[in-house]
Parts: sequence; structure tokens; C-alpha cells
Amino acid sequence: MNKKLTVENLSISFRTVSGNVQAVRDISFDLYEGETLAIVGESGSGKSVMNRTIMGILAGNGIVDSGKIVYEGEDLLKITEEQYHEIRGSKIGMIYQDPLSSLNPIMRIGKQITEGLLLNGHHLKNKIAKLYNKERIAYYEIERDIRILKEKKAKDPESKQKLKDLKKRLPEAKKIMVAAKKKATKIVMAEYEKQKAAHKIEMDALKKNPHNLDKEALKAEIEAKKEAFRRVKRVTKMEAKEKALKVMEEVGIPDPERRFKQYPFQFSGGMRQRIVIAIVLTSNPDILICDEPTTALDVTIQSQILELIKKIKEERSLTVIFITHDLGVVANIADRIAVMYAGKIQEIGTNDEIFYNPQHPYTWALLGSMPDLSSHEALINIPGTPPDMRFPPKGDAFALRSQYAMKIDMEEQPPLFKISDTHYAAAWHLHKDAPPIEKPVELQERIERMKVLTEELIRNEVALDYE
Ligand SMILES: Nc1ncnc2c1ncn2[C@@H]1O[C@H](COP(=O)(O)OP(=O)(O)OP(=O)(O)O)[C@@H](O)[C@H]1O
Repeated sequence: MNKKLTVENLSISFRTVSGNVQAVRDISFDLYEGETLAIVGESGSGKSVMNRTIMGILAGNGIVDSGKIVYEGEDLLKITEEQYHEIRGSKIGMIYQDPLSSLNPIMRIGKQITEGLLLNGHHLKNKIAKLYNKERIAYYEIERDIRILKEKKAKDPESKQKLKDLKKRLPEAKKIMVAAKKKATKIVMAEYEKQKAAHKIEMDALKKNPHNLDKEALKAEIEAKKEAFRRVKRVTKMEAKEKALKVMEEVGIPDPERRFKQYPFQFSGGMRQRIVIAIVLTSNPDILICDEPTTALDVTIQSQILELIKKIKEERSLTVIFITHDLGVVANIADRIAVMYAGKIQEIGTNDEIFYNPQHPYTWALLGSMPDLSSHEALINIPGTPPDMRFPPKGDAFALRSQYAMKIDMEEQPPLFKISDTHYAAAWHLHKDAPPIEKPVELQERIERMKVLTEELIRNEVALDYE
């Protein structure tokens, strides 16, 4: 499988008046093309901070202490804000927990859905940008390296010399970029002028009414031709509306033509989340990050939105990161699950591995705290509270809340032990010399019940397929 995004040794902290909060601590994972990776953990485990960093919207007091986020060969932590803006507008989209906070309460939803299309729909400008992209990147790379070196304030002679060299190269790179832009503009505009001349000839001929159309039909045809030509230059308002209505239909907003003119307060919570999804989809992203998109919704609506995310993921071949504190939510949607606690990935594996063969006591606790399908009660209540991340524990962060903790758990951070090619867990009891431990009997029983239920469900679905 192709890697779509790679996070490598990412650590993020926040400078606060009461100390340094270590929100994300040395996280690494790959996101594969076409998969849904769920990131699950209690509040404060660092899920949102990590994903906001991927989106390039880390809070002002946040600092990336180390690591890389590689997307299409580029380290997103090194690109400029301008480049990030482009990626956010077209490659990586994000849906948040509270749809209202992503919507403008005093703007009609039609305008909110078409805004991005109109803003990014300057075809000529985009064509020009594509043509001199290489030179543009070359210039911005030098600018970025200068900025990074300056931020580091390194005083060693090697860094000083590097900074000097880069500064020397910058004007030349700028000159090359400006020249390339000029050339690209000339090419694109010449092509456009040709199309414009051809359009004029076509319009002059049409005005002579060669097909003897009646007045109204002729007027309509002239207007249609004009509109088609406007679309060569940019996304027009009419075109943006057509696209918006289509995407509204795609996300299940009934009567889109009427809804287009309404304000967010005229929609239910579930419908608002559909609008937010529609807005994100207009930019045709290939990665969709969903940050607790169903938490604020009631259960029936929750499952409808989950179904919608599943549907658009399949239809548009999206790669999805799904963040939630609730393992139950992702059971039907995730291909793989990463369990996070205290800023670290504690366990990562396929859906089956996490649900049927969990290895970390924290994953056991999360599974046990899910309400039971029949009794609707939780088996286990996780005792205690997550650690204060200004002073993260030395060893396994979950040890303080775990009845299975050993001495070493208090002293040393466990590495991720390999259970299978796809399954890893950071728990000392997986060390070959550690005494074996068993998960709680009630949890094992629940896992067995879940297995039976899932198999039954699959059998029924297969039977339905044959009917
Ligand atoms: N701007 C900030 N300044 C200081 N600390 C912050 C900031 N943003 C997040 N944190 C801290 O970083 C840690 C991780 O927060 P994060 O929001 O990623 O958790 P989460 O797992 O997404 O939880 P939730 O589900 O509540 O959003 C927490 O301890 C939080 O208090």
C-alpha cells in the first residue's frame, strides 16, 4: 500500500505561564492511501494537537520540538504559510466537532459553500502558478531555510556560513522566479487571447442567427456561450452554484436549491455537519481529517454522519483520519486504530487486532469502558485521571492507573513491541522476559461476544447480498 502521509518522531509542546505542556511525545505512524485510521484516546491525550499540526494550524504558543510530517515528499513542518494555505485549500480537509464554529452564522450557507470555489477558481492564475512552480519552490525553499536557521540562532561557524550562502543565493533565485513567472504569464495569456478571438468570431456568427431561432432561444444561446467563455477564465458564480448544489445533494441535504439561500440557524445539528462536509468537499481534498465530527450529535444522527463519511470516503477514494474518544464510534468505520494516551501512541493495529486481540492495559480499559451492547453498562471504569502533561511520567504513562503495572513501568518508557506486522503496543509485559498477564475475564468474555455478533452480522449481510 502507498503511504499518503508519514509522521516521524513528532513532539509538540506548549509554553504556558505554569510550565511546558508536552502534548505530543515522539509519535510516528504512516497513513496509507485509501485507509481510515482512527486515533482514539481520552480527552487531553494529544489527538487534536497532533492533527492540528498536520493541518498547519497549531496554536500560537505551540512549538514543534522535533519531527517530520511528510506529505507528497514534502515535510509540512518546513513549508511556508503560503504553501500550507494551498494544501489546506485543496489537499487536506478537516471537519471539526462543532459544526457551528466552522460556519458563519450571518452568511447564507450557499455563499459559504461557494466561497472557496470562487476564491480558488482563477484558472488563468492557477495555470500560471503551475507553469513556474519549480522556480517558485526553489525560491521559497531558500527563504524557508534562512528562516529556520535564523530561528535556531545557531552561532557555530558552519551554520553562519550556510546562512551567509543562502542569503547570497536569494536575490538570484528571486530573479529566476520573477522571470519564470513573466514567461508563464505570457504563455497563458497568449493562449487565452487566442481563445478570446475564436470566441468573438463564434459570437459574431451566432448573432446572425444561422439556425433561425426565435428571439428568446437566441438570447439564451448567446448567454450560454458567454457563460461558457467566462468559465475559461474563472469559476463563475453560476458554475459555483451548480457545483454547490451537486455537493449538497451528495452529502444528503434535501431540497438544495431552497436550502442554498438559508442561514445556519435554519438547519439541525446533523444538517449543519453535512454543510461543513460539503464545504470541505468543494476543494476536492484527498485526505480528510475528522476531529470528533459526531460528538455533539445525538446517537441516530451520529450514525447517519458516520455512514455519510464512509460513503464519501468510498466514492471519492479519500484517505481518512478519524479522531475520537469513543472506540465504539470507530468500530464500523476504521481500518486501523491508534490508541493514544498522554501524548503517545500506546497501541496501533488493524480494527480486528485492537478489538479482538488488544494488548495494552489502556486499550483494555477503553474497550471495557464502552457500554455493553446488551446491558448498556460499562464493564470497567478507568480509575484516576490522566497525568499532568507539564510533568509527564518517566515510565509508562498509564502505569499509575493500571493494576497491571510493574516496577519497570514506573521507571522506563516501554518501546513499541511488535505483535504482528501491523500490530504494535508499548507495554512492558510484552517483553520476552516479563511475566505474562491476562486481560480481565469479563473483557475477554465481551470480546468473544463481539466476535460472535460480528460474524453473525457479516453472515446476514452476505445472505442479503444473495437474495
Ligand atoms: N494552546 C494550548 N496551550 C496549552 N496547552 C494546550 C494547548 N492546546 C492543547 N493543550 C494541551 O495539550 C494536551 C493535548 O490536548 P488535545 O486537545 O490534543 O487533547 P485531545 O486528546 O484532542 O482532547 P480533546 O478530545 O479534549 O480535544 C492537553 O493537555 C491540553 O491541555
